[in-house]
Amino acid sequence: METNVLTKSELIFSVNDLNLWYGETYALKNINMEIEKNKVTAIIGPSGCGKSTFVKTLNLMVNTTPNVKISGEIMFRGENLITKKRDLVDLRKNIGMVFQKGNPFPQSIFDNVAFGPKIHGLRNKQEIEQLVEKSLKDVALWDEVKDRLKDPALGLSGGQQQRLCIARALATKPDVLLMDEPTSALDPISTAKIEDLIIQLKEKYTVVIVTHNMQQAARISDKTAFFLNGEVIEFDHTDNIFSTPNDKRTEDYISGRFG
Ligand SMILES: Nc1ncnc2c1ncn2[C@@H]1O[C@H](COP(=O)(O)OP(=O)(O)OP(=O)(O)O)[C@@H](O)[C@H]1O
Repeated sequence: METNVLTKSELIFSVNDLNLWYGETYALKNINMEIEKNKVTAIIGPSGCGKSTFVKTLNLMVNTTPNVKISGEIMFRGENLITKKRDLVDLRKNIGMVFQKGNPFPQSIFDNVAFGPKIHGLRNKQEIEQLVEKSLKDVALWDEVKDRLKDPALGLSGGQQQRLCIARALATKPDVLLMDEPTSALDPISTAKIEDLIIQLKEKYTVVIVTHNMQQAARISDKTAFFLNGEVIEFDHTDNIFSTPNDKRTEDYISGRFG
């Protein structure tokens, strides 16, 4: 278990007694987790255990689902996201999200990345161009697309589309990037590129990633949370989870005995 006591400045989220119900379905049960800044936190666990629900709760995306009830605390920048009425557009600027399948808008490569900054009021053409270039460089896509920025984003390969979506999320300069199985639809080479990228991104951002791929969690994350039936069974340094898990259920899962 965690031996160092973390100071508040090293935490980006402090999740306390978080519960979530979809109607009668009790999907998140008394979750307590402290998510550190500039680290990669992996969420693992079998299908239906609440991984996606958890990350979608961190940016309140889950609130759009009918009949959702949430209790507890998600402390972010000194406020409880659950009770504090916040502008959701502004919240999503700080907490970006990338999904399983890259979902670019049916617009040009340039316009996909420029979309967020424009929504948030950036008007200066030169600044927008610089931000688009920087975001595409951050995801190592610039060299591949710099001569065809006006081409449709949907003409890119799956791996390129996923990196474009990450660039789109980064263009609003978020603190946190939530990723829900970002490589599960990609080939091994594109997956390796995204994994390298995630490791680099943590210099500037905090990453929370849901993955079914345990080798991926082991390769790229600093901390890993094992979810089962809506509960966090174990949350620890990734090395400990994969070498000396405390709980038999974690051990069974990582050794492929279920899930
Ligand atoms: N919109 C919804 N309405 C009702 N129940 C839901 C909804 N979304 C998820 N659930 C239920 O909540 C539980 C957790 O689902 P969730 O999608 O978070 O799991 P998961 O671990 O991400 O699964 P997977 O690995 O298959 O994506 C499941 O029992 C699921 O059926």
